[in-house]
Amino acid sequence: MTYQNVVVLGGSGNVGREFMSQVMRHDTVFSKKHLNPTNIIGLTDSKGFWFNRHGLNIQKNPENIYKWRDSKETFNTFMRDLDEYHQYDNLCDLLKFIQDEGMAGEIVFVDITAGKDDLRDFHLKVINDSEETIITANKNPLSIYSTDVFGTLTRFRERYGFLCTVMAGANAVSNLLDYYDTSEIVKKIEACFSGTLGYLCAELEKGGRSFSEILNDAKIMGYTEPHPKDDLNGIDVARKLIICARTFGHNVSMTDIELEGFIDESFLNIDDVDDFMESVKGADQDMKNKFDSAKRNGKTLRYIACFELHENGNSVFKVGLREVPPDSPLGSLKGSANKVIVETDIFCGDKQSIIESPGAGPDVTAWGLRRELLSRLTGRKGGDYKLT
Ligand SMILES: NC(=O)C1=CN([C@@H]2O[C@H](COP(=O)(O)OP(=O)(O)OC[C@H]3O[C@@H](n4cnc5c(N)ncnc54)[C@H](O)[C@@H]3O)[C@@H](O)[C@H]2O)C=CC1
Ligand SMILES: N[C@@H](CC=O)C(=O)O
Repeated sequence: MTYQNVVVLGGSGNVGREFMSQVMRHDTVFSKKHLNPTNIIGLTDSKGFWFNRHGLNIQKNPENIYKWRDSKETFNTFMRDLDEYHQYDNLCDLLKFIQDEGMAGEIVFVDITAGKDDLRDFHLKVINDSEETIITANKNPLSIYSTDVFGTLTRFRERYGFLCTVMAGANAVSNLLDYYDTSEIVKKIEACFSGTLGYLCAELEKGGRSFSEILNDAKIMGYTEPHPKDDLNGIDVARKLIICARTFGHNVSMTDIELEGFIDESFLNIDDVDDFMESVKGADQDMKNKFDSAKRNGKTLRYIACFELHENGNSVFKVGLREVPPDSPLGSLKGSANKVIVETDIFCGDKQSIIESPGAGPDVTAWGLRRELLSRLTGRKGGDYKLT
């Protein structure tokens, strides 16, 4: 039997633990469903990694999942005694380690960190200097650096999966790649790309609860970024718009985007997450006023990413809060739902392409990562469509 050997980067985080638990329930050798069962052989945090070339021992006891899934501390306690932990100076040491273990060319790295420069360097090294594969939910390497970095990372599509960077549970990225491949020019995009901000808008529209209470809920449900300011300053949505636009061929960077945060800038400079969550209470009244005012105009508010290609070839990128009719395609979104409306030459007027799906949450994101992982298997079992 050939295994799909996986190293999970950031495996003890919120999405990471859910990913581990889903894999252990459905995709390992126990499931008997796959010709190439998933075998998690490594797991990293920001200081080091657990490694076992035969598979991490935590996978042997799926009945313990419910003891560690909901807490990073308990998870780390579980992991502590099961397999050997190696500290690293640099994440790239991991590649050398895998080569020394004789496993070069056999690994899929799943990046579920929110890392920046160190993860960019790691992704580049994997793509340029190894034969391994990466599947990423981390948007930073593809969005906050130059379009050249994006181009280098995505040049071997079979070795670089990034469907989960935009609307984690949906086919938004693959649809845009199809437009690129078929030379179908994308002329316009309008999208709600944030589960957190979508949930905030839908709940504020109902009235009754304050902005900060709803934000706290979104954080508990795992919709927010590790630091929720990265949702509220609009950067997370801007990163997704950049990934989309680069996917269909635009050379675009953060400075090309007209970006308006969800709340006033004065709240967005606090690095400590708990202090930040306390300080945003100061935005409660302002957010209530904005939604009340929209309602008086017969409208509601949605946080919208927009791209438009003008006749003269110029393109415009905007991200911000906009008043829209409550019964419009974006105004009618509920909960954490995401939606992207794309116009091309063929797909326009009443033939616009519309994708709606949940776009945030550990369960949805972990499922999206597993789907992408399984879609890359060389031998997939078919013909046995039984519920298991
Ligand atoms: N929460 C969601 O709904 C979605 C999240 N994502 C992305 O998934 C990533 C993880 O999100 P969460 O699990 O919510 O965050 P988290 O903060 O709970 O987990 C991140 C984990 O990465 C580890 N880590 C941080 N820096 C690292 C480094 N340099 N090397 C190795 N490990 C490192 C941390 O120790 C932590 O365990 C983020 O990039 C986020 O944008 C993407 C789609 C949806
Ligand atoms: N914080 C993000 C998570 C997914 O990308 C969101 O709320 O959409």
